[in-house]
Amino acid sequence: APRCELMRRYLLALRDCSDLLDLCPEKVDNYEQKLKNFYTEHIHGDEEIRYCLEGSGYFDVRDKEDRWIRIWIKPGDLIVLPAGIYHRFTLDTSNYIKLMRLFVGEPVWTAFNRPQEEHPARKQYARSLTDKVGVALAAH
Ligand SMILES: CSCCC(=O)C(=O)O
Ligand SMILES: [Fe+2]
Ligand code: NI
Repeated sequence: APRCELMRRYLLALRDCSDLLDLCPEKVDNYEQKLKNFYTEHIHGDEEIRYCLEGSGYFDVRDKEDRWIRIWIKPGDLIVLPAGIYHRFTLDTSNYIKLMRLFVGEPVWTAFNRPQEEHPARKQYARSLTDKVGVALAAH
């Protein structure tokens, strides 16, 4: 379909600022440990952007009241996690996912496990949650 062709071309053009995670035991070193790390609540200093190519899985993100929101990711879904948002990832019963990671420049996505209230990205994100009215006004 034309939509798939367009996406295929976009992804090709993005290959210099992306990498692939084929999340299966045969292709990933320290598979079990990686899964544990993915499911440990953390933040990053930069946005985490993922595009699902195959399989499926869950991203959990915290809402304003610190409750989990579960997002089911399937092929064709793009997710953008803002810098400083607490999140985690787990596979679903399909037990497989292939994700493209998109970034600008060098991919340095160190995970900082919770609590991380003094991290600059966390402070800025927390501020963005309380400053929504100010942001909306500033945009006008
Ligand atoms: C396997 S999807 C990514 C999980 C995650 O939050 C991360 O790698 O930082
Ligand atoms: Fe992450
Ligand atoms: Ni198609």
